[in-house]
Amino acid sequence: MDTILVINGGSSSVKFQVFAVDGNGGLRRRIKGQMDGIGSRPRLRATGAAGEALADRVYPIENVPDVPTALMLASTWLRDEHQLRPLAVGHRVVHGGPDYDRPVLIDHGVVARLERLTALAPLHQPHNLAPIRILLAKFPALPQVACFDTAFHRDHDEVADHYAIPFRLHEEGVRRYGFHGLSYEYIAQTLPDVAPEIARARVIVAHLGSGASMCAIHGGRSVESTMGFTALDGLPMGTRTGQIDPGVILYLMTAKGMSAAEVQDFIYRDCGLKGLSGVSNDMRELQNSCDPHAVFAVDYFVHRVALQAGMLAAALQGLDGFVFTAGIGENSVGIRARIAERLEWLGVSLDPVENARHSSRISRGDSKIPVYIVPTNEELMIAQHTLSLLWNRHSSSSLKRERTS
Ligand SMILES: Nc1ncnc2c1ncn2[C@@H]1O[C@H](COP(=O)(O)OP(=O)(O)O)[C@@H](O)[C@H]1O
Ligand SMILES: CC(=O)OP(=O)(O)O
Ligand SMILES: [Mg+2]
Repeated sequence: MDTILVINGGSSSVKFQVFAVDGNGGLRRRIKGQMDGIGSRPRLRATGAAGEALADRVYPIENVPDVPTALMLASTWLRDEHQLRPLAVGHRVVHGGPDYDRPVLIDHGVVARLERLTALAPLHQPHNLAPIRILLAKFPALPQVACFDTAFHRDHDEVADHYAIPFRLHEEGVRRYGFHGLSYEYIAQTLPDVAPEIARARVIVAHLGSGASMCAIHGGRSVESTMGFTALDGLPMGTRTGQIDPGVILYLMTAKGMSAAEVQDFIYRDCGLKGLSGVSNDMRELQNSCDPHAVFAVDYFVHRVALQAGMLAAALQGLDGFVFTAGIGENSVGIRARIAERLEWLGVSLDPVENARHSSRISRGDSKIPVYIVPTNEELMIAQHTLSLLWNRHSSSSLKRERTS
């Protein structure tokens, strides 16, 4: 059986899926797993095609200190217990920079170019590239495909991609890229089935996970994103600031004497929900806490989502639908309800019963703006891209063979 392995290294988890490729090029999921709680309560969980449990193991915190270790444990499990020998491996790579506006077959040159972007995605790029490098060294003939979080946003209007800095800096790559593009692309592709009345219209998708952003989508294409040059901008996240006046960064360096490396660490790892609450980066813990700072962190998150939704509605010149996705968006009844309440002025009216049931459509029948929950599937998107790249490579090499014979 031909399979494709997909690896998605997030900031607090490593997700993986194994897809079987059928004779018609269809993809069927065989294994879905993740190692989450890295740095807090590491746990490997995996299920099979019918949702049956294949693994559920908790590890001591010191045995899984970081994402690369989590990845190594997961791949050993796949190889030893499931004899996995994939046809190709598809990877989520968070930053594609100015060069990559579509998935690419990986070679050493690609890895070198992507490594140069590490400073622009320090929480992700190293974890995305580590497994690529290991596999490239161990299995040089194994096709590997990099799929980028930035690619879906690459046909924004120019005005959406600029900062108010001289053009020469834009030319060298200092521009707004936007992230979570694989998630948004999957949702845009899924909307015609789950929400056909809004699929071609103006939709805000809120990807609220450990990393959080929102995207304005019109007719299936991204027109604006809350994230920019890096995945720091926009909404507050588990440990990242979200939008912040650059003057604060200058203050930290000049008045507090922090080095660039210290500031980087601080704004990526010690701020956001974690920094505000002093309790946790995990929304579940904050919602269960009575600590006033935890309560404030949740209020702040909701406030910023509502503000940025207003900005995206302006970018779209109106709104026809709103979609929640990712860890918080798919699972938190309370956060969805609070955000929806803040969007009532736009015409959102949530149905509390459907929201509590996590239904697909959670707005009232008479809501001017339909609201949906669409579980994201970045891994399926990556598997589709990986397969079509393999397929194109195969057909162009058979074409070449035909031409030369
Ligand atoms: N039931 C829930 N209520 C609130 N937050 C939740 C719930 N389930 C998961 N989350 C949150 O989702 C976040 C992780 O989302 P996810 O999309 O998996 O992140 P990532 O891919 O960036 O690691 C965590 O902050 C977690 O607290
Ligand atoms: C881009 C980004 O923030 O990714 P994640 O949500 O996986 O942290
Ligand atoms: Mg994620």
